[in-house]
Amino acid sequence: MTMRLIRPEDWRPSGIDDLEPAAWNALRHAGSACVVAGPGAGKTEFLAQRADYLLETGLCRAPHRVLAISFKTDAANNLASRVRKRCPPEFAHRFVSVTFDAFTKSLVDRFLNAIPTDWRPTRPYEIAFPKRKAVEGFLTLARLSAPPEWQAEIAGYSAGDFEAKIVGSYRLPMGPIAPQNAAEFTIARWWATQLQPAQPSLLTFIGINRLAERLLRANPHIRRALVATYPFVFVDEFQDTTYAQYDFLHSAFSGGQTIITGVGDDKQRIMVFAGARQDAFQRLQADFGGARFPLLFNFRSSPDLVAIQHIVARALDPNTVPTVAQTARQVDGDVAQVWSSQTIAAEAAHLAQWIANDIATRGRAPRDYALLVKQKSDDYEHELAGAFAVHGLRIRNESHALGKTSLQDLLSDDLSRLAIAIFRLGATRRAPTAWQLVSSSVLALRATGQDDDARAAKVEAELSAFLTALRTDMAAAAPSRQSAADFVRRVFEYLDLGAIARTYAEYGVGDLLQIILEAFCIHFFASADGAPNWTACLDAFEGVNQIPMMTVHKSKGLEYDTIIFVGLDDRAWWAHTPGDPEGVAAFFVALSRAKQRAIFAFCQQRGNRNNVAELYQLLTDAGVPEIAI
Ligand SMILES: Nc1ncnc2c1ncn2[C@@H]1O[C@H](COP(=O)(O)OP(=O)(O)OP(=O)(O)O)[C@@H](O)[C@H]1O
Repeated sequence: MTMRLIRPEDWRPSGIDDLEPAAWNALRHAGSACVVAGPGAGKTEFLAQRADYLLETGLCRAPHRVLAISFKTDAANNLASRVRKRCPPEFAHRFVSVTFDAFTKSLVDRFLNAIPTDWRPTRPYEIAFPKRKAVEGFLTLARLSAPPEWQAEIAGYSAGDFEAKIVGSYRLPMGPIAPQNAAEFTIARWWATQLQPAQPSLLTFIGINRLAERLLRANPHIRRALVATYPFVFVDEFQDTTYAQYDFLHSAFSGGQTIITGVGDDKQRIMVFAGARQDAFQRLQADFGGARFPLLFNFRSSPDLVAIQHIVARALDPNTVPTVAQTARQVDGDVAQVWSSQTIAAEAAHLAQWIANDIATRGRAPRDYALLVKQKSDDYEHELAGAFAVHGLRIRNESHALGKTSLQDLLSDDLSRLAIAIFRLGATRRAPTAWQLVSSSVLALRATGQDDDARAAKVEAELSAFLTALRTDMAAAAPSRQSAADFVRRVFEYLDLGAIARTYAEYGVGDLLQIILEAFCIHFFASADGAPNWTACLDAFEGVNQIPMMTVHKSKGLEYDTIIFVGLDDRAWWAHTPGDPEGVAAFFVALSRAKQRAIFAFCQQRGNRNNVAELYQLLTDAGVPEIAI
């Protein structure tokens, strides 16, 4: 089908009134760009509009595509769905939104045989998530078996970022590594643990990234095809780009043909501990000629909160330019407060009472609030859940671990969403959005071509029959662990795990499918346990009407009417040393999730506030009052 193209000068944004002037300049810029913008500047919206602009004007003409790379699955999904809302389907299908890991993995999986033999993993391979202790053990053994002159250097490696920094920045040679120094010696041993002879390879995502990079260097024709397919590449949260990821981008897309748009905010750089580069934007400027476009609007937070954010922003970067709030204030009184309490019980009771009251008086939903913590969300959940239950409030702990993944990742996983949509259709007759998702997914799983109407009709008839039977049986069986297990088996058998692995690249190889299935079962069985009916079980699974709780790291990119940060004390911030920019950045990320109100809870029973005194000082400087509760 040929669609009419719009002349670039006639193009207008869709779904929003306008863009700020700097965003217009960045959107129209013909070369690579660094779009640096503070919280709430609409970076995701900007990328969606730029995709729409490139596709609808024909600047990115069929069969060329726009590739958007994000770090997290939910960010990739959000961007994809925003483009689908903004852009006609004829164009939107040439917008490819993936995570870094899914993208490099799909290259490795597709072209595994083109990886040089010394580095070629087995098919299938497994995915490893080494724990810190395991890395410590590895480093100790590596040091002991290293030549004496390299041992001191190896002793200096940190288990926290050894792989991200040292393995991640190392380019694999064509053949085996012949170690010339301590780093190469340790890297060679690390790879030996991933690619062991005569057993399935056990790869980390950093390892997969390195193999993808090696693959492209070894096979210029694959690289050429990639570059020809994607003349435009977007990278979200560019400030968090790791050594490996940057090196991959460089190998894949440098050379002048690809236009890269990196968006992000240096003040929200909180992944350095995990191996993010500190100079990602500078590299983009130097290696890709990226022009810098600072954005100045804040569409999220009220003017009073933006003023407080600016005080913290200045602590991170004295040259920060004030941003201009675009959203009006909706609450009376203070927009930010510090609440101090003596006991955890008193704090929990006050928080619960206050939220319940605020929901009632302002007519808000539990999802408008978020409980943010630095780490160990499970501990806080246990401490608060009882007091919240007294007011009929439930907490959805998104950072809660489910097997090898987290609740947040499970809830944003495509397969999990598909299975839940099927259960929704089993629990109620009317669920139009669920039906849409399920029917389109099942058609894809059964490999039904767009023009094959007869086959599509047959697949839909089978689906209807399956759902009718499921509905009858779910109506006859109350939710319990046992009945949930039976239905889960039935739904996944119907979906067909083999077809899932064939259809969706991310589940094709390795154990992601296993990880999601395990997490799904744990969470689904727990949600069924004691639920009065299946709708209640599904609501519990999805956390409908629950108050989200998560770590600051999981809150990146999200926004809530009111955020309550619990545990602003030395114990929770044990790794923070005064002056450490990463701690201040985490504080900034938390504060800037709030649209209308930010509350910081300090409880004496939890810890002191010496190391974090500077964070309180920033709040004091911003005029935030402290109130005893
Ligand atoms: N041009 C615009 N006009 C109106 N609203 C907008 C515009 N751009 C973004 N928004 C809205 O502003 C809010 C913040 O946008 P978004 O989440 O994309 O910000 P961000 O730059 O990614 O922020 P952060 O870095 O804090 O995650 C969203 O609710 C979004 O819908």
